[in-house]
Amino acid sequence: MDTRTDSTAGPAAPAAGAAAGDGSGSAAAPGALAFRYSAGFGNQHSSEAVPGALPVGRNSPQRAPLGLYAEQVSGTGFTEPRASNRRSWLYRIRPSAAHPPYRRIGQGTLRAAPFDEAEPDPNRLRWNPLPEPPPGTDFVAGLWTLGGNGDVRRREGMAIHLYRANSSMRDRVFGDADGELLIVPEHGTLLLRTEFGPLAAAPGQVALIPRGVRFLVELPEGESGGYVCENYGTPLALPELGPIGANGLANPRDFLAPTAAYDEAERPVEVIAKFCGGLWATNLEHSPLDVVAWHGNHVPYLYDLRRFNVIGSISYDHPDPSIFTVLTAPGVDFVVFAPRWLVGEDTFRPPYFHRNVMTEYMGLIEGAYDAKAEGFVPGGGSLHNMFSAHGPDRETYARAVAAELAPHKVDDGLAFMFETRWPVSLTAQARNGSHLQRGYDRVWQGLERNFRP
Ligand SMILES: O=C(O)Cc1cc(O)ccc1O
Ligand SMILES: [Fe+2]
Repeated sequence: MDTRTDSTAGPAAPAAGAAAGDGSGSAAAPGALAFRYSAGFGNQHSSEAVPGALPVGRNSPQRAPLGLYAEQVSGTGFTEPRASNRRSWLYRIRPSAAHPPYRRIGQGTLRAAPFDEAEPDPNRLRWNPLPEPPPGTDFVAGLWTLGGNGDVRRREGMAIHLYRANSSMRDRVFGDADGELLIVPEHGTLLLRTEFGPLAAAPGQVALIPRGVRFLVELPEGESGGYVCENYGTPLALPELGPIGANGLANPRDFLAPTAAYDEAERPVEVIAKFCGGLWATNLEHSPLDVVAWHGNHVPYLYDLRRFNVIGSISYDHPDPSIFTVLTAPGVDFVVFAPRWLVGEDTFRPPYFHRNVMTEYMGLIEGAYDAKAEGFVPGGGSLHNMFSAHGPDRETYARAVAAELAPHKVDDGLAFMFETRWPVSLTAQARNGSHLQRGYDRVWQGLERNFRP
């Protein structure tokens, strides 16, 4: 496993009083707003913000170093096989157990599975971007659920959320017991301050917060929006590579975990827990982001989609989109349509017409998507449910069958797909929202009979 550290420029400096870095690897450029990261997907990372804070040779010494409390966070069952077992040990100023009771709070536009507000619908659907939220909306308040499948209580299935937010979380910290959160920014960089340290996720990058890990979201660039896949089941992992070989697609070394940084300020902080679909809150007189050192593999991470090694056909035909899988879990795949060359001979090069057992939610981070000439816009999304017939729109079809098949680079956009094994049911707000495009079916009208026997 790769244990190097890596750093990339971020938009904002670490908070005052927070120490960053574990003393190894490359440092942030002076003046640049950067964080130090620890590279490698699934690694047993370790990090200490204060030298000596991480115990050596045991997880739970009689007295943890520097007067810290040792606490394990398990993301999988204790006896899960080694290859898929996820847990981390945290060395913190106060144990998480020291908190008053949680009380139920409102959850705005956030919903959870089972989704039964609207009858499952076989129609192809497409949405414009979410409208701007009222001033003072933070990331948690700005989560808006489109739909999903499965059941949070069985840790099965997934939810598709969008978010729009215009206010940083300062004294509110969030943790999701129901699943991991794959966050896909579309506009505005998110500064995620997690129990494991800070991550800066800009559009074009994705961030993953593991189940149960606490974090807050600052918006250094102001109003921000994007997409979230909440995976209720087995955590996302890198796909097997089979005949591709030992390298390719998303490379493990490009996944960056944070390094320890702690907030020791004493002030009132609201801790919000998402538990079996509901939001609950408790109040502390300090921040729960008080972890001084940690080690383990149940960690947040960042990945730059532009580092995806796109593999495709160099002879003929359009491969299935599974070739673009970044991360996969039983029932949920995350797929990116990154810039790539199309060189297929005697090939209809855009995505083909198709009907799948899988359900596809697609979003656009920037630019355009090669199967749709118009109407599929950044911040918007489309849902092609189980066996709904879809593919290139009329205009894309007409262009593709007439195109001269010279090598062509598709590099005018960055789209992604949350693909799921189970049909997606919508929330009422998604089914009835004013940003639902009426008449999406029309993009396939005018695909006339050309049959000339
Ligand atoms: O645009 C889509 O519908 C996604 C998609 C892309 C592709 O290249 C092949 C199949 C597919 O479902
Ligand atoms: Fe599709």
